[in-house]
Amino acid sequence: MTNVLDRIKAYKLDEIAARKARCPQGEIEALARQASPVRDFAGAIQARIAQGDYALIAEVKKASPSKGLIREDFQPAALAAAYQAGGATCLSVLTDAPSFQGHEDFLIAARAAVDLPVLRKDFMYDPWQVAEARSLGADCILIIMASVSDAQAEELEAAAEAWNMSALIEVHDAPELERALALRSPLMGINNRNLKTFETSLETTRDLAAQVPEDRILVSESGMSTAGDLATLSGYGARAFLIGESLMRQQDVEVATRTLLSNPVRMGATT
Ligand SMILES: O=C(O)c1ccccc1NCC(=O)[C@H](O)[C@H](O)COP(=O)(O)O
Repeated sequence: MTNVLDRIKAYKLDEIAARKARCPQGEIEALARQASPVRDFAGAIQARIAQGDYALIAEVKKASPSKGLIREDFQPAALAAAYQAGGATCLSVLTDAPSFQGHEDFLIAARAAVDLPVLRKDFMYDPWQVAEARSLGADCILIIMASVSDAQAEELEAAAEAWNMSALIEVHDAPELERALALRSPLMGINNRNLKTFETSLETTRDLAAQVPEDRILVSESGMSTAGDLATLSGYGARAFLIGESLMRQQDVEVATRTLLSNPVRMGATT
């Protein structure tokens, strides 16, 4: 029986083939070379954590397969600016249209409104997509271990490195984490949501955190809504957080972002 991730992969592979036919590798690389300079995504997260603060990757997310439409009044540039003003370290922008009502233009508009590094949140299978992401201005790509082979993951990571981009490696269980640790990226995302069933539990981060080596940055993803959630996850070792829906549902996104980040558990703090 197919699951959501399989269905997304099937249409994404068709989408990639159609896009490559319209714009072959050489052309997309030429466009990527003309893009605005890369902003250091992993470096921004490392710097924020080094200050003793939480690093928030704030997601610009209109809709999702699990929740349908999340935000009706959806203006990517204004949302990006609100996230930056509220203290986000980086942005994540969904560009997948069929399942998330996303669009490449949302990434372009959001990135132009801020000076934060931006993750292209999409389903990646082909190095062509990495060049495409860079041509849009993206600074980071996502590699979902549940949806790619080891060889594909290595190829995507190498493509990101070749464009000086960061790669967020995403896992949901111990076997995926073990495979992910063969990659070089410092950004290790633990998705609290099972993308095949939508079941979401912060205990996923708790259960896997001990297996993430000290030299990787543990990014907890999905299902968080309060400063208490961040404190709990921080207790498990997470210092970076990828959050979309709960912030997208707030009327004042800037205030909600600031409130969420208001009580970091400061590493090394004595009081
Ligand atoms: O969000 C979904 O329903 C979803 C379904 C299938 C594949 C991916 C999906 N989401 C991608 C994400 O990982 C989240 O957008 C991201 O971690 C933020 O999660 P949240 O804060 O719960 O919106």
